[in-house]
Amino acid sequence: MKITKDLYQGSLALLTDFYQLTMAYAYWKSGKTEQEAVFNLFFRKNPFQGGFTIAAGLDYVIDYCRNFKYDQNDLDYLRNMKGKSGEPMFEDAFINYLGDMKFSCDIDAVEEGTVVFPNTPLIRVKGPLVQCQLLETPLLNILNFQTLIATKAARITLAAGGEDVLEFGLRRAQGIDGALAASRAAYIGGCSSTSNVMAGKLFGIPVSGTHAHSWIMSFDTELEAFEAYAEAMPDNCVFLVDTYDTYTGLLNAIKVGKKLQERGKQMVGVRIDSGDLAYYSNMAREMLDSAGFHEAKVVASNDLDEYLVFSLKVQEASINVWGIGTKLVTAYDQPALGAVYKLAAIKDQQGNWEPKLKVSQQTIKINIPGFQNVRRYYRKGVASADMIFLEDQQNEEKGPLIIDPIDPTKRKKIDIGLESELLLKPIFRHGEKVYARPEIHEIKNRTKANLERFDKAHKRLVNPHIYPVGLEESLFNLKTNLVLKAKNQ
Ligand SMILES: Nc1ncnc2c1ncn2[C@@H]1O[C@H](COP(=O)(O)OP(=O)(O)OP(=O)(O)O)[C@@H](O)[C@H]1O
Ligand SMILES: O=P(O)(O)OC[C@H]1O[C@H](OP(=O)(O)OP(=O)(O)O)[C@H](O)[C@@H]1O
Ligand SMILES: O=C(O)c1cccnc1
Repeated sequence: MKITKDLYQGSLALLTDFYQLTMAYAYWKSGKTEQEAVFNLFFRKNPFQGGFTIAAGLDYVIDYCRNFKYDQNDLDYLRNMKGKSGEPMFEDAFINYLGDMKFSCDIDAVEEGTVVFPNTPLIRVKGPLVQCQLLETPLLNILNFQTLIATKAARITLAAGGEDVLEFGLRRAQGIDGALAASRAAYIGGCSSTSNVMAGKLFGIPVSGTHAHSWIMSFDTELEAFEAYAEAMPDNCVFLVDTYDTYTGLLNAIKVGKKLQERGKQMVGVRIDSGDLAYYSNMAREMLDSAGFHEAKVVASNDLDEYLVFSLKVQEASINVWGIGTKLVTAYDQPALGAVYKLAAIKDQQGNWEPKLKVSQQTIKINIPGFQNVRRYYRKGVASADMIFLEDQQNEEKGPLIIDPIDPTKRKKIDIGLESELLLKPIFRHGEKVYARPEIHEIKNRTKANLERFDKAHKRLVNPHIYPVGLEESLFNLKTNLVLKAKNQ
């Protein structure tokens, strides 16, 4: 098996659930492929029982859509698929139709690094029904994971209070692509660097690292190991001090640090990877300070997550840099975001948009119909509410009322004249990219700047205050009427 040499340069058109193709075929047989439709991608609950989510993955989606083309191999594979009767699954004319298909959708999306909330569209896809449908699985695959990891990274970096968080997850990540996507999303969410060198190369993320216990163990003594490392890497000395005994390790690090100073070099710091991280980091700080190494950092690692970082802060641990792997890149306590992609409207024969609704026994699962956008309102620079509205019914002047999509008794009147912005930005028009893809550093800065515009009550780790998101009144009425109509059918 070959691994795609350059990410997304080969065709990934078949990276989809088979049912998308069976539906595509049936749409084609029913003459519905070109009927215009709108789908929204959204999630229903912030991950990690948190109060916010960080959107990530759009850049992959852009790549995916630009390369959305069935190549000859894909078509041959589909041509050879057989049904139960042994007959070809798909008619040749349909395979040719797929071969000729050219991506032509309009896509609007929330930019990466934006703080987002349940029920608001992260991506809106408008175009021929068949294309919108075929994009469902890859879009969910990409956005669910990267959004989840960016959110986890944001929670961890918030807990770290602006101190550096190094992402160390490659060895524990969900395979090769999972690791790469996780490193990218972790950087967007707030990590300062990755240990994953390939992610560094592919995405332009800073790469950093210390050394492992094996390095120390390969020498007769720890001191020799530190000395040899300092010889080889005089500008990158973070000594791992806990291989045998952390106190002795610190004494050895200080000895070698002094030798480095004699050569005009500075020891960057020490890393502690076991034991009581509060106790040993405080011991390290005291010893380093007494020896005059006030600038030396104390790096901690070992199964950390946002809750342990928070706890270590409360314990007044002297940790300045956090190395975090497994629990970050696997989103350990919630392994999937659960975003969905739903048909919101379809154009009828007369060219009128018909809003679409999926009724469910569970109110939370009823989608929001119609051609929507989202407006975020700010009061004195602080985000105060998001309004989901029908794009052709902008209700600015009146000072709209927003109504909670799940509990209609929760309502909020938006004051006239508040600062606001539209969250869905144009990405593709008629299949052509109209969006300038930002650099990854710009995206990371957006996350930070966005988070700063939210009250800290929404950002706390446990039982956060719920940020208000609601339907503009006419959208609420549309939804309610459609639900009532569907229930009477
Ligand atoms: N002061 C502390 N408060 C809360 N949790 C801590 C503190 N110090 C360490 N921890 C966490 O407790 C767990 C300790 O795990 P464990 O007992 O397996 O570590 P151990 O001492 O590391 O050694 P090893 O990794 O070598 O097995 C880790 O998740 C670590 O991050
Ligand atoms: O704990 P994580 O958040 O995943 O961070 C990465 C871990 O990976 C390395 O050790 P590894 O786990 O390979 O071995 P060790 O725990 O036995 O040192 C490193 O020393 C960290 O402990
Ligand atoms: O550079 C490090 O210290 C590192 C890298 C990966 C995993 N654990 C530690």
